[in-house]
Formats: sequence, structure tokens, C-alpha cells
Amino acid sequence: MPLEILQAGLEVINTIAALKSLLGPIQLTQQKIALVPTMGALHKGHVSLIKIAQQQADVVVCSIFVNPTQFTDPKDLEKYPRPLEHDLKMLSEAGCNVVFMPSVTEMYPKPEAWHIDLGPAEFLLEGEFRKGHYQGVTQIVKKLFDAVNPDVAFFGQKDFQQVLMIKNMVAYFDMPLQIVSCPIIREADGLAMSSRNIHLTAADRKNALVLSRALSYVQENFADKSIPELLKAAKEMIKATPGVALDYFTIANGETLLPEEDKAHHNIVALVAAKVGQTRLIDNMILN
Ligand SMILES: Nc1ncnc2c1ncn2[C@@H]1O[C@H](COP(=O)(O)OP(=O)(O)OP(=O)(O)O)[C@@H](O)[C@H]1O
Ligand SMILES: CC(C)(CO)[C@@H](O)C(=O)[O-]
Ligand code: BAL
Repeated sequence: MPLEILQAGLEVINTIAALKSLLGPIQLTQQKIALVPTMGALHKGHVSLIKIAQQQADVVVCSIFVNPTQFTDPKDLEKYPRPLEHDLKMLSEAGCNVVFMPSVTEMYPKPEAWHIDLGPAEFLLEGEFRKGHYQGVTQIVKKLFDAVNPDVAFFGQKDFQQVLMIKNMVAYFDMPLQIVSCPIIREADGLAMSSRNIHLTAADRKNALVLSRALSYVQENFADKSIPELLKAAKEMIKATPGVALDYFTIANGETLLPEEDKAHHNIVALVAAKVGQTRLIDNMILN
């Protein structure tokens, strides 16, 4: 019966109790439930996660929650876009079954401590520039997993380190669910789609292209040039672009995120983060 209700359109749910009473009977019928966690301001990257989820599950739940504990810059949290009507329209059009949009007090009814061991990669790259970020991310994702109890959850490769950290959190709690990493959706000119792109001025938007171009350069020349040569060229491209302040550009092992020195190794990824104007962007490309 609940699945018939879900097929009729997008079900909007605001509390954990309502979510559990909607999904509980579905779970009893052995149907597969997928979760796509987001912070809203949805774009085609998010829709691609929903579409992939639909292929692998019977019911797709998307969560929209701007999680305060993962923001290390209060201004970033304050200005995070929240276009609610647009998001609901996108989810309806994508055929998403349930949207879970809790309040901050629903997810954090009282102050709570959270600290788990996510392994040494927690402190590298994004973890170095946004200290404590992955504790906040894993804290909310654990709450979302507990609320939805999904069989499978979908995340974007754009947040490469986030996928690793979530897999480590799932292993830490020995949770019985699958984590799927989905390809990065890009604008026609190569810029990785991101909710924060909305903050880019016209000049920033043009300058931001250097990030995907530098990554593509590394990907295209990976077979012919040494890692130091590739890093030098990519960093020079970025540093030569006005309005772009590089945080890091690295060629790293996709598991440890430590700098990679040997191209013969497998699972090598190039990752970049930079501030473009006032907006901090990240991107990456898998190299082998
Ligand atoms: N361009 C993209 N392609 C595929 N997945 C994406 C893309 N952008 C975001 N995602 C994924 O969507 C999920 C929700 O991300 P989120 O709501 O933070 O959006 P976002 O665009 O990454 O926003 P921002 O980078 O500004 O925080 C994450 O798993 C994220 O990796
Ligand atoms: C996974 C997530 C929804 C947790 O708040 C967020 O970090 C995001 O949107 O990538
Ligand atoms: N998209 C990852 C969430 C964040 O930047 O806070």
C-alpha cells in the first residue's frame, strides 16, 4: 500500500517519526530503498544520482538538509543557497519518491558529542582546509542512515574524499548498506556542477574553468609526462589565472590520498581545490 502512495508523486516528509512510519511497511515487503543525501540547491549532478538510484532500488529517498556541523566557515553556511520550490520541482520531475527535509532541531534535538576514527585521510586535503568537516559530514550521514535505513546510498565522485570518509564511517559502525560513488556531471564547458557555482560572478565563472582544464591536462598527458611535470604544469595554469587562489592540486592515491609518486600504481586521482573569487570549489579526475 505505501508504495502505491509513493508512486502517486513526491512525498514530502519533515520528521524522522513520519519517515519511519512511511518507510517501515515498505521495508517489510523486502523492497530496496535508496538514499541520496543532499544539501539542496539541486542541479543536474543531483538528478543524475537520483536516476542512478532509480535503476538500483524500488524506492528513492532524497534528503535535503544544510548540515551546520560540517560548515567550518559561518559565512559559507549563512549564504548556502536554499531554493526550496525549485528543489521540489526538480525532485518531482526526476520521479523521486520521497524527500526528507528535517529542521535543524529535528536532527540535533540536543547538543551532542561526535568523534569517530575516520583514518589518517580525514586530515588531508579538504580535512586540512576545513578542519573537522568530515566529523560533521559523517555525524549527519549516520543520522540520515539511521532515519532512512537504506539498502544503498548514492554520493557524487565530485566529493571524492567525502565518499572515502563515508565508507570508513560505515565500516566503523559495521552498517549493512552499500555506498555507491557516481560520476561527476559537468557543464558543457567542463566546469563541475556544484550548488556553490551560483555564487560565481561572470568573471569567476570564466576563471573557474581553469580547474577542470588543469585536471583534463593531467589526465590527457598522464601516459607521457612524469608526475612532477604534470603537477608543475597544472599548478602553473591555475596560478596564472586571475582571481583563482589555489588551496591544493595533488596527484594522489585514491585510497590513502597521499601524494602518488609511481605511475605504475593503480587507483591514482588528481584532486584540486581553489577559491575562485569568493567561492571555494573542488574537482577531481581519476587517472588510471
Ligand atoms: N556535479 C556533480 N556530479 C555528480 N554528483 C554531484 C555533483 N555535485 C554534487 N554532487 C553530489 O551530490 C550530493 C549532494 O551534494 P551537495 O548537495 O553538497 O551539492 P554540491 O553541488 O556538491 O554543493 P556544494 O559543492 O556547493 O556543497 C553529494 O554526494 C555530491 O557529491
Ligand atoms: C553528504 C551531505 C549531504 C552531508 O550533509 C553533504 O556533505 C553533501 O551534500 O555532499
Ligand atoms: N558537497 C560537500 C558538502 C560541503 O561542501 O559542505
